[in-house]
Amino acid sequence: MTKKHAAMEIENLRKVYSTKKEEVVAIKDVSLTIPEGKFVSIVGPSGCGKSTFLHIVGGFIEKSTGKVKVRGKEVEKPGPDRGMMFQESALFPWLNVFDNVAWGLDIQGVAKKERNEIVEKYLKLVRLWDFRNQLPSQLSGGMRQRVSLARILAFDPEVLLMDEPFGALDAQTREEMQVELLRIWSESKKSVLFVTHDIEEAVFLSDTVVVFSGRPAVISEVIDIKFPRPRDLNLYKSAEFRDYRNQIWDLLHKEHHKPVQIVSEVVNG
Ligand SMILES: Nc1ncnc2c1ncn2[C@@H]1O[C@H](COP(=O)(O)OP(=O)(O)OP(=O)(O)O)[C@@H](O)[C@H]1O
Repeated sequence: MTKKHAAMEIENLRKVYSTKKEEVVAIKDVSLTIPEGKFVSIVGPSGCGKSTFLHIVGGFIEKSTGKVKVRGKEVEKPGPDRGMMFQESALFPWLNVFDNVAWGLDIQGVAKKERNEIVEKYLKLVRLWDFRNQLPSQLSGGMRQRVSLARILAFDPEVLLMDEPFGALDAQTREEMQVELLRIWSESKKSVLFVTHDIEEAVFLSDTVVVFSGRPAVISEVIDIKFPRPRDLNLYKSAEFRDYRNQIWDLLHKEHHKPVQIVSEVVNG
């Protein structure tokens, strides 16, 4: 029988950035296991190392020491098993919505008929099939992010890595996108690692919220969010929701008020 791996396994991860002047410890020692099919968010003070962590799992930044595995396979570089989404959609402005989603499939040499079926499937999933002939500039920010998501899902990655994907959207669009993301996630069943500044967003979306300390990042708390699914925006109004929010807020503000020397660890090269 083959061993069933977790979606993502991070063991004793450490990242030190070397600059001309100094060596900066961005991540001190983080271990985290994300089970298959779960939605896990990371919150933490600004500059604590959340993006660095996500980019290391994505294979875009090299780790210093430790182990990072996706479905049991050691991460060495970016790969199609990991779909990465950023704050700004990285769509080609000269291609229409359909061709933006089709582009990666063409590069992979997917036959035209199959490619067209995949593009249709995912544009329908993100509810943008009727906009397939529009250019990105003709869409709203939220719609552009939905096209980005369709493009990533078309690759059928094993896990989704999302770095503040709704950070540039207004508050109302952001909430709509959270609902949309949960709907799409429940249909696609991907494991998600989601970085956000927004505590409420993390509580609303996640099975688990991981709270990072100030830099250098260590995990200060792992909180399971026990709301049933499907979830809707009324959850924001519940007392339990506020309890989770306040618990995380307290943790982050405790971090914020730590003395400066603890927030920044600099090692001599
Ligand atoms: N290429 C680099 N060289 C040197 N230091 C870096 C580099 N990239 C990031 N850092 C430092 O590492 C720390 C972590 O940065 P990172 O962007 O991962 O934090 P973050 O938690 O995602 O921040 P934010 O929430 O503000 O987006 C920061 O102090 C940053 O200045």
